[in-house]
Amino acid sequence: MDIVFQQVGYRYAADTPFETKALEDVNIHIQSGSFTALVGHTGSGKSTILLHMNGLLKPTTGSVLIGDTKVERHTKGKVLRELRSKVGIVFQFPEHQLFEETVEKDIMFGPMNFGMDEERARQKAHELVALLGLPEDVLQKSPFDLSGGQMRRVAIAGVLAFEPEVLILDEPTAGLDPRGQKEIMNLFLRLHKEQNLTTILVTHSMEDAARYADDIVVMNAGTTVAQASPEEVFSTNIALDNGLELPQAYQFQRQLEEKLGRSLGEVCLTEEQFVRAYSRLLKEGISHA
Ligand SMILES: Nc1ncnc2c1ncn2[C@@H]1O[C@H](COP(=O)(O)OP(=O)(O)OP(=O)(O)O)[C@@H](O)[C@H]1O
Repeated sequence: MDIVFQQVGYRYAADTPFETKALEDVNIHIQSGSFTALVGHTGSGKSTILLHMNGLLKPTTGSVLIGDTKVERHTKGKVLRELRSKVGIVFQFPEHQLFEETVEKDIMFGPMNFGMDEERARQKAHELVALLGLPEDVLQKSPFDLSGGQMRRVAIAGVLAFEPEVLILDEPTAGLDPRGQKEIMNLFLRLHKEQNLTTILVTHSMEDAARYADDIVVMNAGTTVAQASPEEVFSTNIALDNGLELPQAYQFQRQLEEKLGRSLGEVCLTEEQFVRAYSRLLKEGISHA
């Protein structure tokens, strides 16, 4: 599903003394099937944007188009509920939302709430624990008896269980160790491809934005300042002008190029890319010698 924000403005507690302007003139076009990272400083409006994507918030001005569904200030609740079954959000620390007696019941809760019959929901729970690399016997355990990493996988299974077309990830690796972070991100990339999802990742990690996204939306002070490929965001002034760090591999590339007085010929956003480009340069150097 394409997601299009057109001149979206949002004010929390609009028309009250506590009114806060969170978004202004936000324009985004997320292509169906893409993996998009949403980046920007704390308070730049990322969470507010994602809450508009599944109808938890409605724009104060402008409109949000999610597939065929248009959400505006006066859109009715029924339309928004339908949207929630198509757009799944994995919130930060999703394991805090586990509440059922068993993992199986927890995963089944969401899809049954959206009208899936019990048998199908049970089947989904079994399929998903396998897909997420959890042993089958977790299904009858209490979610609270699992490790932190396993709890997070169960919570993710609960979102995937209602078969959303769009998956929104709000800092999904927060609080995990580096190995757990990599495992979870690779899992999302696999799900994105295998399940043909449109994935939106809200992240403070420029490494993850560079490595996983096809497209990056940059927010600053409540507005969209750019939407471009990772190569463009990091190799032009977009990232630095908006106070975002460059991925380590690219920082290293720039220092090396300055020292050598020569270009590697491509923008290297990951270590693997850098190693490939540098090896090529070394070989060329040898053949020129
Ligand atoms: N519930 C709320 N009530 C009032 N103001 C809010 C509320 N939630 C967010 N804001 C304000 O809206 C603006 C945008 O906040 P938002 O949480 O969307 O930014 P963010 O980019 O997601 O930040 P972070 O990276 O810290 O999660 C900020 O000025 C914030 O203080």
